[in-house]
Amino acid sequence: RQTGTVETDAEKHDVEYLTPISIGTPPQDLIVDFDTGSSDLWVFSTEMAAKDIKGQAVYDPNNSSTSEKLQGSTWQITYGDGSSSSGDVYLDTVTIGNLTVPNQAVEAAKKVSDEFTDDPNNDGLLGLGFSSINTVQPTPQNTFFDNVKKNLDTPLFTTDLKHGAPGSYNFGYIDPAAYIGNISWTPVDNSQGFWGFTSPGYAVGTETLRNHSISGIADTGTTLLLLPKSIVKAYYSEVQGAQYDSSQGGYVFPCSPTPPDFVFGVNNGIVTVPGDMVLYAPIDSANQNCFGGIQSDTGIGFSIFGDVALKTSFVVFDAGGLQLGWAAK
Ligand SMILES: O[C@H]1CN[C@@H](c2nc(-c3ccc(C(F)(F)F)cc3)no2)C1
Repeated sequence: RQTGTVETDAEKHDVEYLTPISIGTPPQDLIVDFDTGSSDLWVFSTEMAAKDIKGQAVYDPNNSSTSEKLQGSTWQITYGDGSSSSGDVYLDTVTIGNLTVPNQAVEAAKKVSDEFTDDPNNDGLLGLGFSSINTVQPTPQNTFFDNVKKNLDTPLFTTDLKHGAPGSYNFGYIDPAAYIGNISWTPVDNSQGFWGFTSPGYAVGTETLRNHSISGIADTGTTLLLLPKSIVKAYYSEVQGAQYDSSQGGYVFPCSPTPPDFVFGVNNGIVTVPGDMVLYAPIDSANQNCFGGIQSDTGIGFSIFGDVALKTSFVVFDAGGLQLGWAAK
């Protein structure tokens, strides 16, 4: 039985967290976006048109003695922001930290949308969602976590994302030094392939928790905290000068004073998103106005507890108990 840990580094404004992996023999090193909201491991590859590669590292299956083409298999994925990619599939050895999966489905991109081409530091995505939503056809493939979990001391992984600093993904163990206080556990609904859960309520600033069921997913691949419109309006009604700016596509407000904290419930515990985390990023060079880290989930069908929520906590993604654990740190 094994455990593993790998460091993940925040991009500018914590827009995404990039983590090193190795593929093939000899190992080819790429840096990818670990995404608990999807379940495909896909990478930039030598099968892409050169014009679509701008600085990314690519996987070359022909340069790996352990690669084996999964004949007839293809994949195509579209993300929440409308970005997309597609290609074909190889089985090859994938290593994350000290954990190795010998026959991992590695989805080689043939096409990627401009958003990926224009993101030079991101060589692909590694899905940590449930394998039921893997897009490979005709036979969906397992995620790295699903393949490695039988070798782990316990079938779970944890996230410790940080604000503007390296964080970590751990596999197979809960590091007691990584959090403070108790872990609040809540059951996971994986019926849509996500790490879904329902928060019992929320509070703005120091007020008491309001009962309001919020069903959403824990999604490391989404930058912000996307909540029901009514809650977002209630929050920004307590932020001086806040307004919905359609040109920015969300709520903006003066970068000072620091806005109130946002608190959401997890079972009988709470998670506090500090006001300075809601100050997501300045929208002007004078840093006068800021784009909010809390925005509306309208149109998605559920809320998304993205990095703005996750980086406040140490979070346990427990596939054994089918539960999420949230702790302060
Ligand atoms: O689909 C949901 C699953 N989790 C969310 C997610 N979104 C991305 C993403 C990463 C990078 C890019 C790009 F580089 F800018 F293209 C775009 C989207 N990764 O996870 C949304």
